[in-house]
Amino acid sequence: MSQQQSPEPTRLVSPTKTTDHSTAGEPDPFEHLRGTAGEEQVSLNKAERKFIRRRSWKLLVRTSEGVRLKLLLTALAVILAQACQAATPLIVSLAIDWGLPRVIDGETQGLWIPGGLYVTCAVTAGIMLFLYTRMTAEASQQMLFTLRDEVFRKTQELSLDFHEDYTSGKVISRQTSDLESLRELLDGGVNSLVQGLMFMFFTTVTIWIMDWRSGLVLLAAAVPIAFLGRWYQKNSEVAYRRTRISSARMIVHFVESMTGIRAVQAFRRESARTRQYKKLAKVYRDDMVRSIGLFGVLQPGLMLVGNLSVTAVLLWGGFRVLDGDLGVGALVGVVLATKRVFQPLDMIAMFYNSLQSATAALEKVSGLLEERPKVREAKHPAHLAEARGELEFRDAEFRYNQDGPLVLKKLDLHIPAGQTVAVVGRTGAGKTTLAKLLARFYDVSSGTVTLDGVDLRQLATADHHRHVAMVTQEAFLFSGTIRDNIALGRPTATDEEIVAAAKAVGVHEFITALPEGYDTDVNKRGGRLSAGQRQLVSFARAFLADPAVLILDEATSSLDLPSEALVQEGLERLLGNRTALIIAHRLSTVAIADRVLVVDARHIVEDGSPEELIAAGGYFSKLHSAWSATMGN
Ligand SMILES: Nc1ncnc2c1ncn2[C@@H]1O[C@H](COP(=O)(O)OP(=O)(O)OP(=O)(O)O)[C@@H](O)[C@H]1O
Repeated sequence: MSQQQSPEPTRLVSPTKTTDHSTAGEPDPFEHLRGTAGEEQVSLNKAERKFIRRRSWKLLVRTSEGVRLKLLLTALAVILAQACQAATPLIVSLAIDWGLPRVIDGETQGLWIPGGLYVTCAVTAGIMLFLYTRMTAEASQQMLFTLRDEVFRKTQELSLDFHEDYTSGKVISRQTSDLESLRELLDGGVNSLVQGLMFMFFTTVTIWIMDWRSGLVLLAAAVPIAFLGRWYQKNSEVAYRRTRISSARMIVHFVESMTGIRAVQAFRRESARTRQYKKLAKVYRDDMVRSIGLFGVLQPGLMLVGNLSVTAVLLWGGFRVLDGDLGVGALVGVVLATKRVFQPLDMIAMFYNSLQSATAALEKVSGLLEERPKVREAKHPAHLAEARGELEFRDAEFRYNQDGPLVLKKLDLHIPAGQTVAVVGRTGAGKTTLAKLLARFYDVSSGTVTLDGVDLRQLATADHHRHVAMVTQEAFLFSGTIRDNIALGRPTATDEEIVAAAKAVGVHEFITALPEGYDTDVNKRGGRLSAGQRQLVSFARAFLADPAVLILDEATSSLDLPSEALVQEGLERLLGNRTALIIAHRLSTVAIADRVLVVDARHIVEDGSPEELIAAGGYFSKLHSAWSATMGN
């Protein structure tokens, strides 16, 4: 058994810090709500609510950065439009009281001045309406664009551990239904609020001018309205938070059923999945009905207060008319105005409704955006222009979760540049974990992993990506042509280089036999290609990327036996002089390796050339015999 000695790494660094929210040893009281952690928590205490609210509003304020002037102009346009509209009755009264007598006396200005004012107001209101409709749409769409972009960027940046936990369904729900709630608020809600408030303000002023006692009735009506508003706010906040959670669960189930449609159909799970979906959709429906039901109490409640206020103004005013304290005209005026003053409450309640829904959505989106990738580039990264491909694990330990079990324990492993290493072992032994650490999908929990003596945590991300490539069993192909998919390995590659890469791994003949050759569209998830063909295309992609270190994670598992000889040749050419770590499930793949590692129970239990290990009579020797038997050797 040969265990190679390694040179000293150039620099050892402490593990990347993953949480940044506690200050100098003080525990973070909101740790459980940071990022997406408290996403499923429905009821929050006062401090928690404040924390979440602040995070949401901070995001909204940050998102509005480029459009604040536009939002201000929009508000001004709304005020101007409302003022113009409110002024029209005044102009009519001016026309009657001031203009009409002058017209009768033959003075034309009596007609032109109020007429001109009226037209000016009407035109201004129209222009303002046009401007604010347009500006609101521009501002809200710009804010949504920023949020969409941020959500997408964030999900691309977050490390694999996040995605393994969070699932794509939840990300989709944040990106679609949550942002849709925000759109509803930004598009229509703010306008209705400003319009409604302005209208109420102007009308209240007129009531106070006409009869201050009726103004007192309005003041009294504000008390039940405030209580009703507070009741609605408290209940709807919880109700809408619940709808966001149930909506996300429903979308997660939908996305999983669609992306796993092959497994669903293969195991005849269609009706079971449908039943589960129905259950989740019912929960969402009920949550929505509950939150809309709350609005159903708020709206008539406000109407009731409005009507009672009109009755109070009418009764009190009526008695005062009888006593001779109030003129009939003034009574008619205040009654009409009181009736009108409550009209926008409907609109404001709607705004409040969409505000609550959008706030719940914003809570979730801001949580997602608060997440920080655990695997990050160092502040002052080390650069490695050229790499030889020497790898080393030193005292490396790894666990997926902070309090989870150790998956790799005290691992010391040196792989010299250019060596082809096959990794074998039982299912769940930790082979893929080894590969993921080299590809830096995760960082080691303790110890180091180095490339050419540079700690991977210190290595510039771009250099790491250039020097280390991983081909997985999945061999994912993006929508587009085969050419585009191979070019992903090196986007600047010429057509000749792409063809050369395909020839090198032995996939050129197959591609040219396709109807449109390299321009054939692979469709979603490479629908037109078999799993083996997809793997060959991903080999070509890796060949083009020309990394110093190549990791193949069961990447040959879908290749059929008859074509194995061909593939073997392609594989050997792909490996070339690179350092390669191959997680192998095939004898033929292991045969081309210089060295075999057997991983078991968190350790490397066998390490040597294939011949050495066969002779040693351990796990690999037994595996080899079993493989040979199945191949008829
Ligand atoms: N994302 C994860 N979170 C928590 N534990 C994980 C995660 N991925 C793998 N594990 C655990 O780590 C251990 C090693 O898994 P790994 O995928 O490295 O095994 P493997 O040897 O590649 O297995 P296989 O041959 O089946 O692919 C297993 O016990 C597995 O349950």
